[in-house]
Amino acid sequence: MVRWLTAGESHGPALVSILEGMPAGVPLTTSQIQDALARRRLGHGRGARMTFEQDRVSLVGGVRHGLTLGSPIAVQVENTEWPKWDRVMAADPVDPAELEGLARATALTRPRPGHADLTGMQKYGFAEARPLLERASARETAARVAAATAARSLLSELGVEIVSHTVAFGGVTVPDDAPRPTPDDAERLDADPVRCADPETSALMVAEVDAARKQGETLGGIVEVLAYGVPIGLGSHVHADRRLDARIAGAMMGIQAIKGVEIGDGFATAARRGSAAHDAITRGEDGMPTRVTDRAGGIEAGMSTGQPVRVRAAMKPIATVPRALGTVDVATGTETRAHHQRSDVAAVPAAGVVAESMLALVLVDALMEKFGGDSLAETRRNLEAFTRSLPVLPEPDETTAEGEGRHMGDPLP
Ligand SMILES: Cc1cc2nc3c(=O)[nH]c(=O)nc-3n(C[C@H](O)[C@H](O)[C@H](O)COP(=O)(O)O)c2cc1C
Ligand SMILES: C=C(O[C@@H]1CC(C(=O)O)=C[C@@H](OP(=O)(O)O)[C@H]1O)C(=O)O
Repeated sequence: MVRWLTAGESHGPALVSILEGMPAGVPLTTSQIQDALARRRLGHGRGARMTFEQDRVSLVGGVRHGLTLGSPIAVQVENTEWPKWDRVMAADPVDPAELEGLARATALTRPRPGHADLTGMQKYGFAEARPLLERASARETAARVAAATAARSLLSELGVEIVSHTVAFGGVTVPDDAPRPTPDDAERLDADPVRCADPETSALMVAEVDAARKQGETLGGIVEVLAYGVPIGLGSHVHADRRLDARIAGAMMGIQAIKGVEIGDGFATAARRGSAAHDAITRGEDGMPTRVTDRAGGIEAGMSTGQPVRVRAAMKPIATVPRALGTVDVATGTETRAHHQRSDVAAVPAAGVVAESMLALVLVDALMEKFGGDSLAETRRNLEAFTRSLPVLPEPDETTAEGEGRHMGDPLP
């Protein structure tokens, strides 16, 4: 089992993540993590904080001389904003006199709709929103991306590559017939201001973000994540919580502001006839069974088919709307406008990068479950042995009535 945890608040001293269950011998360096974190800060529509804050990374466990040790991998991502917050977010008790006159210390009693603010105050018994919004902030996704860098490195060693792109931003959508990006497009996508694969649509998306900003509005959108080279047989049909699709959907929904997930053609298949909704099986040139289409998004009955895994996640518009939404002041009971602090107009491109990380974490967990191994070499051996054992279809014209050649389910040679 590969498991992970993060801790830390948006304006605390640092975020930390621990990833446990990775084999030894996987390449991992501080600069790999730094590069991954830089990608998460990308995208037209991000707020001021992205420009002046840096993610300062230290690898504090589980790695030696650029290779994982098989022990838990611990990463710390320092918030360079911390010195401005060291009184307001201090872990130890602070003399109230030290907070007097500090704007940052003002009690946030006008909860923002669409955030953790109000329900969190009710649930955890806080009189203001600060103790909620600090952890609810998607700043936390930096720690996930850091943890997932190790997962992606293992996947890459085993031939699995993940790429994501923005397919809808506000009301602008990429054409249905636009080609799907492959890992070769990754650099080009990161260079695009909205991480859209189609340059014409990208320009329209940028204009949509600019218009929203001018109107004091915020935007959401849809990202698509593709994993190429996923081996056959990750996940299982045998139980709900072993299904790969269920695990991926849960991971995507676990990203702040994601409100819908689809695997493959997902919701569109609901309107199709059965004959146009599935992927017919054919004999590939290499003699292996393959699919004619990829409507299922690389997963059938909770198991990876060997085709690219394709998942989309829908992000709601940023809830801290500059034209602040109606709320009540919980200190006075009066109707008012929600408090507003600097915020992103949209973070859809960043959500794509986070979604790549979540898919990597799920795939690595499922991969280690199936192939195991305490070192990269052992995991690779197990994967290769399984792949070699997959039966090639007999030549149709060589097949006799009894069926010659090796068949699905025959004992391994
Ligand atoms: C990468 C990323 C950046 C985000 N940036 C902001 C932001 O600047 N302002 C904001 O109000 N919400 C932002 N959000 C969304 C909120 O964190 C999220 O909507 C909020 O925690 C409420 O959770 P829920 O939408 O899952 O219900 C961001 C989400 C992601 C994934
Ligand atoms: C800091 C990041 O994103 C933040 C996500 C976020 C939110 O409400 O989710 C609100 C803003 O930050 P703050 O916590 O200062 O209100 C964003 O800047 C980051 O992604 O590194």
